[in-house]
Amino acid sequence: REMPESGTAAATRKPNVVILATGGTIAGAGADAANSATYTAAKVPVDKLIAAVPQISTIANVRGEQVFQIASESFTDTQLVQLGKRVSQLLKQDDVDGVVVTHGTDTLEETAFFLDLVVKSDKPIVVVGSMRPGTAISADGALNLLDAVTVAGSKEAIGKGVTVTMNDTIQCGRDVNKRTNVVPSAFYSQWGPLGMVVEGKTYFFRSLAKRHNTSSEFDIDQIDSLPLVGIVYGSGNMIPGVYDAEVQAGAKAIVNAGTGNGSVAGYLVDKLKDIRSKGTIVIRSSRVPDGIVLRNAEQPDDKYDWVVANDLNPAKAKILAAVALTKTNDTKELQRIFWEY
Ligand SMILES: NC(=O)CC[C@H](N)C(=O)O
Repeated sequence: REMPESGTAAATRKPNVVILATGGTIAGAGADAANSATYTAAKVPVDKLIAAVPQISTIANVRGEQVFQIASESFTDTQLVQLGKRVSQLLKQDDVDGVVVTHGTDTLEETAFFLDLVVKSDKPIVVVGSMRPGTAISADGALNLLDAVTVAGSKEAIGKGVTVTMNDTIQCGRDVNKRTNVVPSAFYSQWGPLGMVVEGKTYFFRSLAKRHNTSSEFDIDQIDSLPLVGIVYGSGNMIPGVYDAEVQAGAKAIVNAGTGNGSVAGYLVDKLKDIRSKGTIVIRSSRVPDGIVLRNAEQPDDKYDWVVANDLNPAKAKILAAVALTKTNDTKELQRIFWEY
C-alpha cells in the first residue's frame, strides 16, 4: 500500500470510531446538580451522549449504537457474549479503526478483561464509564468519553489491549479495578496506569505483559455461552454449605476469594477437597485487593489439584476461568492459562 504524503487528506484522515453504549452512570441522570450519588443509571441514549461532547468530532468520525441500556451490575454472561461478538464484528470492518464501549463502572473491570481475552483484533478497544451522572456538578463522563474516543482513534493504542479511560488516565483493562465507589479517581491498578490522555493526545508509558487479543488463544467468534463460575467470599466463621449451593446451581468452577494469601479455613479444606474430587475446579484468589496468590503458599495446591489466580481479583479470576473452561477443564492447562493471561 502506498503511504499518503503528509499533509494530504489521506494522511490527516480522522479515525472512524464506533461507540457501543450499554448504560451505567455515564448515561445516568439525577434530579439535581447536587446529586452525585443519588440518580438513575442508564437513562440517556447514545446519540445524546455523543451530542453532549461536540469536541469529539474534531478527533474522530463517530457513530453510536445502543447495545443495552442497563446498570452494569445487571450484566450476565449473555450480555458479555453478545457485546464481545459485536465488538469483534465491528473491528473486522475496514471502515472501523476502534471501538469505545460505554459501561457502568460496577462491573466495567470484568467486561474490559473479557474483551481483552476474546476479541481477536489489534485495533483499540476502550471501555469507559463515569462516576457522576451528566446532570451532576463536575460530571466526569464527558471528558472520559472524549478521552475514550481519543484512545480508540489513536495509532499508539494499537496492540495495547483493552484500555479504560477514567479520570485522565489510560488504565489497562486487564489490571484495573474499581476501588472507590464515589469519586472520579475510582479506578486503580496495582501495576499502575498505562498512561494519560491530555487534550486529545495519548501519552503511553507502559504496556501489558500478558497475552491478550491477537496473542490470546480464545476467540469470541467461537464462544456462544460461558460456563457458570461462582465466587465464595472468605471471612471468619464461614459455612461450608455455600460451596454446595454453588455446585448444585451448576458452577463448573469456584473462585475462593480467600483471606490474605488466598488462605482457606481449616474447617473448609475438606469441603473444597470434596468438591474438587467430584469435578468442580477450585481456584484460590484473595479478598485482599493487591498482591499475588502463588501455588502451594498457604495450601498444598499440587496435592489438592487446585488452581491459583495469580494477581487476578476474584471477579477477574471468574472471567478468566469461564473463558478458559470453554476450552479445557484440565487443571494443569487452567493453571498455565492463569499464569499467561
Ligand atoms: N458509576 C456507575 O456507573 C455505577 C452505576 C451502576 N451501578 C452501574 O454500574 O452501571
